[in-house]
Parts: sequence; C-alpha cells; structure tokens
Amino acid sequence: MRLALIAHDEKKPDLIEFAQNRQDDLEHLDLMATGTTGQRLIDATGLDIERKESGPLGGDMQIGAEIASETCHGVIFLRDPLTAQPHEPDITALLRICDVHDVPLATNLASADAVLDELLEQLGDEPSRNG
Ligand SMILES: O=C(CO)COP(=O)(O)O
Repeated sequence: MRLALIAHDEKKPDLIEFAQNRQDDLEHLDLMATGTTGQRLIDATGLDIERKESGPLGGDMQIGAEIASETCHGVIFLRDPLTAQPHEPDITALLRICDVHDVPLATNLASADAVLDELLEQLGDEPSRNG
C-alpha cells in the first residue's frame, strides 16, 4: 500500500507533526513524497520515504503519474490555500487524477487521519494513534 505525503511550505510543520504522531502506522506503508517535504520528513522522523522532484519542478506530476498507473493508493496533501503557487496547474492536475482514480485524498489535517486509517484498514492493520 503506497501513500504520498505532500505539504506546501506553510503546512510542512503540520505534516511533520502528523508524521511524528502517526509514525508507527506510517512505517507499515510504502511512502513517497515531493522533494522538500520528503527531506523534511526524513530529517524529523527517519522514515523511509522515496523522494520525487520538488513540487514546482514536477514532483506533483510524478505522483500524479503513479496514481494514473495505480501504484499510489492514497494522498495526504496539506495545501496552503492562502498562498499562490507557481505550479498551480500541476496541483489541480494531481487533485483531479485522484478523483479520476477514486484515490483517497486529504487536503487538510482534519482528514489526514482518515486517509491513513483507510489505507491501514486495507492492509489489515489496526491504527495505533500516539497523539
Ligand atoms: O509544492 C509542493 C506541492 O505542490 C511541494 O513540493 P516540496 O515538497 O518540494 O516543497
């Protein structure tokens, strides 16, 4: 079961805190992330994460390609809704391809636990919340 983790700069601290709280569960999944998000998560948690390109350099599109190939089964993408992004078309395309393939997608912290729990359930694992 493969999960993609992505956060815009203003939301990276939230995603790091989420990953620390749910580290035991995240270790059961095959993780990937956009470049900077992935490095920040690796530094903070030591989780094994495949790093794609940085979002503005095509990382969102690489994750979108995995979704189209059905090799990515969930996405947690903490978007910054208050800051314009130069690669907005790529972001829109990623959100769209999740809908095309009916892939669970969380775009804020309130729904991130639900996406993670869904993937764990598909794996047959019980979620173990630390937080
Ligand atoms: O821009 C992003 C998603 O649209 C995230 O990219 P980084 O993880 O490289 O900051």
